[in-house]
Amino acid sequence: MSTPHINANPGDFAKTIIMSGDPLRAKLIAETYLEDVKEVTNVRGILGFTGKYKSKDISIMGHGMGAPSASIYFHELMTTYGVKNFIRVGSCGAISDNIQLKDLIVAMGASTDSKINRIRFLDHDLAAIANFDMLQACIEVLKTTTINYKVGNVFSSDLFYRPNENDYTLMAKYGVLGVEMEVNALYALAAEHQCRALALCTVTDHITQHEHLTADERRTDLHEMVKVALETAIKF
Ligand SMILES: O=P(O)(O)O[C@H]1O[C@H](CO)[C@@H](O)[C@H]1O
Ligand SMILES: O=c1cc[nH]c(=O)[nH]1
Repeated sequence: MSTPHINANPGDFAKTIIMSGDPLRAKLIAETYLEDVKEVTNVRGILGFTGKYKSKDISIMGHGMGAPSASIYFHELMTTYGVKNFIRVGSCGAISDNIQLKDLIVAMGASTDSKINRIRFLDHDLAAIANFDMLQACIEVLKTTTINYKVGNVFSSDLFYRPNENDYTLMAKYGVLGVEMEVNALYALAAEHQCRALALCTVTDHITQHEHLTADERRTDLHEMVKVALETAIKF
């Protein structure tokens, strides 16, 4: 059994998965932190791995950029492979002055300019929210670290390059902490399929202060977030 986008065998995935847009970030995480690691899928270069972290089975996989791509992987993992617990480790852009490059944002909920959750939810506005138990477990982990983190709303955008920069002023006024592209989809699919989901995002761009990490740093400078995700993951 495989799906159009995942060529893993039944049982290849753990119940708990850590995912990022970049499949090479997934590979780096798997090779750095997992023992007995095995590549379980590679369709279209979207790599997935399963191994052990502190004796617990954990999978790591890419999901591509944007909600349409990511939704394909979330859906197939939830419906065909029985994955139940999802933690996204992403990058994001900050839009307010009290958040700095490399800070960590824990996405309690996701606002969006995307219509995908309205397609899913009778054209109504779904409150796309994190699983409370996972959020709470993650905060307990974070309290044992020195990481600068903030918990709140992210904005999942269909556009990486937004034509009107004034939009960010309004988002900041409403308390949006960071802008990324997939959490709205992850939280809605988790609700639909009775899964747990949580997203962490490291600030790789300060959009309004015009500061950016390089492409390489977006893969290699996210270890603090990854360690928090792994320590949270093994509690489920
Ligand atoms: O770093 P990842 O996980 O890919 O997440 C963010 O980075 C990508 C854009 O550069 C989008 O996928 C966005 O959500
Ligand atoms: O979606 C994203 C991801 C990283 N940085 C951004 O500015 N936007």
